[in-house]
Amino acid sequence: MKRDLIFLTGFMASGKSTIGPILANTIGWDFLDLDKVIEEKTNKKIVEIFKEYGEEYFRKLESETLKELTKLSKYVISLGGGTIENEDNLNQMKKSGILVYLETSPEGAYRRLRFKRDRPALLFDDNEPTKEEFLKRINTILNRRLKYYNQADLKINTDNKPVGITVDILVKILRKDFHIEEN
Ligand SMILES: Nc1ncnc2c1ncn2[C@@H]1O[C@H](COP(=O)(O)OP(=O)(O)O)[C@@H](O)[C@H]1O
Ligand SMILES: O=C(O)C1=C[C@@H](OP(=O)(O)O)[C@@H](O)[C@H](O)C1
Ligand SMILES: [Mg+2]
Repeated sequence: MKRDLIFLTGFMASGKSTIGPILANTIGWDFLDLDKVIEEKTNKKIVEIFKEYGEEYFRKLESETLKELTKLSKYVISLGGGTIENEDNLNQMKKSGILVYLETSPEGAYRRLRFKRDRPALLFDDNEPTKEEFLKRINTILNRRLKYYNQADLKINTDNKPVGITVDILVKILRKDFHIEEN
């Protein structure tokens, strides 16, 4: 079974878009960020797509784009936090690559997201949510998605780990257990 793609999944701000390019560079593979590919394709920011066309349209675009990317070889692909919450996407990725779950706690995600306003799923009407409101939203979405994230081939917690350490640990596991060769 073709497994020469590595997909990074995990909640918003788990570090997929940050770690992805560094991991790719370390193993000598190429890198793509699914959100960035969608933004380039539409010439719109994710937030604009949600606002102008709605989440259903975004999810359809996300699945179509993912399907195109699964034809590639020797790429690290950073997903969006919700990509895996679609059975077709999940099955497509299981067939074509290795799924890596970057795990974060709700508190860890909150610390990285509290000042960000670029994720539609975490926008609030009054734009100034309390920590409790923010954490409640994070927990609701995260708890719904755990059954998908936990189907990944491997999991690493990124809460209190510098990016470089996470990459080192990932490379060791990918080489030893998944026989990923340096390109
Ligand atoms: N290991 C880490 N430690 C501290 N901050 C991190 C770590 N990984 C990512 N971040 C920060 O968290 C934010 C979200 O990271 P990002 O890579 O965009 O996450 P994702 O793509 O999973 O949503 C960014 O500001 C990034 O600098
Ligand atoms: O979790 C989600 O539903 C989403 C996560 C985002 O990606 P990041 O996880 O890289 O922020 C982006 O795909 C969109 O805002 C939807
Ligand atoms: Mg990202």
